[in-house]
Amino acid sequence: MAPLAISMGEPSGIGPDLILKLYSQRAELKLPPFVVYGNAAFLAARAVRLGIAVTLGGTDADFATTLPVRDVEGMVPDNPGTPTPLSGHVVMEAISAAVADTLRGACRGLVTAPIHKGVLYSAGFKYPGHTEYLAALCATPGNAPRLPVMMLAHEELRTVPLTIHVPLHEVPGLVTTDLILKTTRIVAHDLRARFGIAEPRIGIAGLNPHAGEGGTIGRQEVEIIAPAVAALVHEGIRAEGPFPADTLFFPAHWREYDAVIAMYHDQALIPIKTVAFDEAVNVTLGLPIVRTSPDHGTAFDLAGTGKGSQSSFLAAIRLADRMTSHP
Ligand SMILES: NC(=O)C1=CN([C@@H]2O[C@H](COP(=O)(O)OP(=O)(O)OC[C@H]3O[C@@H](n4cnc5c(N)ncnc54)[C@H](O)[C@@H]3O)[C@@H](O)[C@H]2O)C=CC1
Ligand SMILES: NCC(=O)COP(=O)(O)O
Repeated sequence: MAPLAISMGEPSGIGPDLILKLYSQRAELKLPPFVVYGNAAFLAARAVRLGIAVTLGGTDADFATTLPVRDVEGMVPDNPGTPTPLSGHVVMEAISAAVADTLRGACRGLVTAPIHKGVLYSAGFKYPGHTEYLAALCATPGNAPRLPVMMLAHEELRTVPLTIHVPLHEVPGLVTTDLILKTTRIVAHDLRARFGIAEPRIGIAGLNPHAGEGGTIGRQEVEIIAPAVAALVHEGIRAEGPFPADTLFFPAHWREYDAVIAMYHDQALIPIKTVAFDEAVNVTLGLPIVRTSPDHGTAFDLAGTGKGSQSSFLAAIRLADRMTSHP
């Protein structure tokens, strides 16, 4: 079986530390083979800083003894907690090369280490985050990218933000019946195809307090979300809602669903991080490749110290492994 690809992420962040730490425990954790896409000289320097003895560079078949690295050339200083846009080119190229190799089957799925969006924007990154960048990289020539869907997944709860990295004041204008239909179809399809859930149930949150209180505290529920839910049900998708987000996000209610669609980023991510910050995984649905990522960011305060928790990164590797082991 092909290895997993892991992109290095922001070099001044915690991602490289966790990759190296996890590799050093590959035998006891029974990790599937992976290849790191990033700058080899930088990874060697970070390993020395962390006191991790690792030989870099072998082929995929050498995973038991050496950490395979697809080297992306460029200047990448080992400065934990102090990012520079100068590394941006390597960060973006690492993701791009990993996607290309996954699309052509040389790797079977992609796990991304966290990027720092602000730093990458100053380096010329044109996308809100990985999610949209991956969709663009996966697009076939001459065609628009497919709609990528972000899911935060844990065995207790799966949440999907309908809108992702946009200013809050833009959210109401982006919540459309069409976007809810497209997003929910992708969620239902991928829950079946990638998570093996035969008849997924999907709960949909409202946008306004109390889901608009019958149209008196906002009209989106009546005019946009409820018609979308009715159309989804008509198509045979087991969608329900819109529900007030505050009452959808308590365990007895969310456990009725295999995934919950929220209207905006924090509505989806606050509950999942409250319940499972250490173990939740960010999964991109709707792409021709499997992509997972830890739910946390670059954690500059912990980078280079070896103190960060590896749990979410490990969960991301395990989920990518499971999702790509399906027949
Ligand atoms: N998949 C990705 O590429 C993601 C990237 N980010 C980016 O990360 C950057 C920093 O974001 P923040 O909001 O500061 O979130 P953060 O997750 O980097 O840090 C928030 C808090 O959680 C702690 N933390 C994070 N990871 C941890 C770990 N593995 N073990 C122990 N503690 C941990 C940090 O020390 C900090 O106190 C931003 O640019 C954001 O866009 C955020 C989430 C995901
Ligand atoms: N808050 C989630 C996050 O920032 C991850 O975004 P992406 O880089 O996976 O698109």
